[in-house]
Amino acid sequence: MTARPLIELRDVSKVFRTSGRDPVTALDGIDLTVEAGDVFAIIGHSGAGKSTLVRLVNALERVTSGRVIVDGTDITALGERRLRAVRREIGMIFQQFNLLRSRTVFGNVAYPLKIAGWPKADIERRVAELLTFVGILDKAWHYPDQLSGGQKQRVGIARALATDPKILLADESTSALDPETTAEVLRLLKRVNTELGVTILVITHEMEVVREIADRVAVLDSGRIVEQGTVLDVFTDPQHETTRRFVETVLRDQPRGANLERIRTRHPGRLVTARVRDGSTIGAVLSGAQARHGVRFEIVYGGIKELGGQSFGGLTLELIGEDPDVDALVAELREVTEVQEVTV
Ligand SMILES: Nc1ncnc2c1ncn2[C@@H]1O[C@H](COP(=O)(O)OP(=O)(O)OP(=O)(O)O)[C@@H](O)[C@H]1O
Repeated sequence: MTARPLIELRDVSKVFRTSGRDPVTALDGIDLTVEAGDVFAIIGHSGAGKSTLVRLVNALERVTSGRVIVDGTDITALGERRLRAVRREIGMIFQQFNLLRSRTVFGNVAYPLKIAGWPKADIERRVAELLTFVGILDKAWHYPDQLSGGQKQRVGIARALATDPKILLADESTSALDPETTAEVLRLLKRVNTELGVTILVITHEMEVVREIADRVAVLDSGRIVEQGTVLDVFTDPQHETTRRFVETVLRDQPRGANLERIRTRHPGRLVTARVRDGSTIGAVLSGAQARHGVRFEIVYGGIKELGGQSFGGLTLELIGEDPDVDALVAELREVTEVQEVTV
C-alpha cells in the first residue's frame, strides 16, 4: 500500500490569549504527517502542548497560524456544518473515559449511533458487534460504576469506533490504569489498528506506551517537536536530551544514582555502557578481550527490551586491565556499537 497522509499539520502554532495575562504559546511551528494505517505517538511532559495538538485535529481548538489537513480536507477555516462531517471520521478516547454514568454499557456505545440517526435494529446489531470486538459483551447491561478501569476504557473504545471512523485519537488513554490493564488496553488498540485498519494518534507522557504500540513517534517539548521518526530509530539513536531521558525511562539500561554509587564501590575498573541490538557483535569482541588485549570484563548492569520485534538495550561493563589495553578494547567495541563512559 502506498503511503497516504491522513492527518497533516503544517507550520501550526497556537497561542492562548487570556485577558490580563501574558499570552501562552502552546504550540510553535508544528510540522507533522500521520500516514493512513499508522499508530503515531506524541510524547511530552505535562504542559508540552499534547492536548492542545490533539484538540486541533478535531477542531475543538482553532489554530492561530498554519494549517490542519484531515484526510485531504483543510479544516483550518471550515465552518461548523462541514466540520461535523470531518469529525464523523474521528473517534476519541480519554484518560477519564468520559462515559455517561446514567446509561448502561449498551446505552453508552449506542449513543453516537442514535445521534447519527441509525435505526434501532441496526444499532443493536452494531453495538453487539463492537462489544464482542472489545471483549465485554457480557457487561452490556452493567453501568459504568460497576466496571473496572480497563472495562470502562473498552467501552470508551467501542463507543469511539461505533460510527466506523478512520482515525482514533487516544489522549492519555491508559494513564489512569495499572500496568497490567494498560498492557491489555494497548493490545486492544493494536487490534483496532491492524484488524480494523484504523489510524491511531496516541498522546502520552509514557515512553513504555510508545514502545508497546506505536510505529512512529514525535517528541513534543515546550510546544515544539524536538525529534520525530520511527520508534526504532528514535529509541536506538535519540538525538535530543528530552528524548534521551524518555528512552532511558523504558530501557533503564544505565545505572544511575544509588545504583551507580553501589556499582562504583564494588567495581573500581573502567565502566562503560555498550549498546546491544539484534545483529550487533559485541559478544564476539568481548569473548576475545582477554586473549587479544589481556583485559577481563564483568557485566555489572543491563537492560534489554523487545522493540518492533528486535532486541535492544545496553550492558554496562567493568573493564579490568592496563589503561592502553582497555583503550584498545573500547576502540574495538566502538567499531561494532556505541559505547559510553560511565562516570559517577
Ligand atoms: N484554554 C487555554 N487557555 C490558556 N492556556 C491554555 C489553554 N489550554 C492549554 N493552555 C496552556 O497551553 C500549554 C499546553 O497545554 P496542554 O494542555 O496542551 O499540554 P499537555 O502536554 O497536554 O499537558 P498535560 O499532560 O498536563 O495535559 C500549557 O502551558 C497550558 O497551560
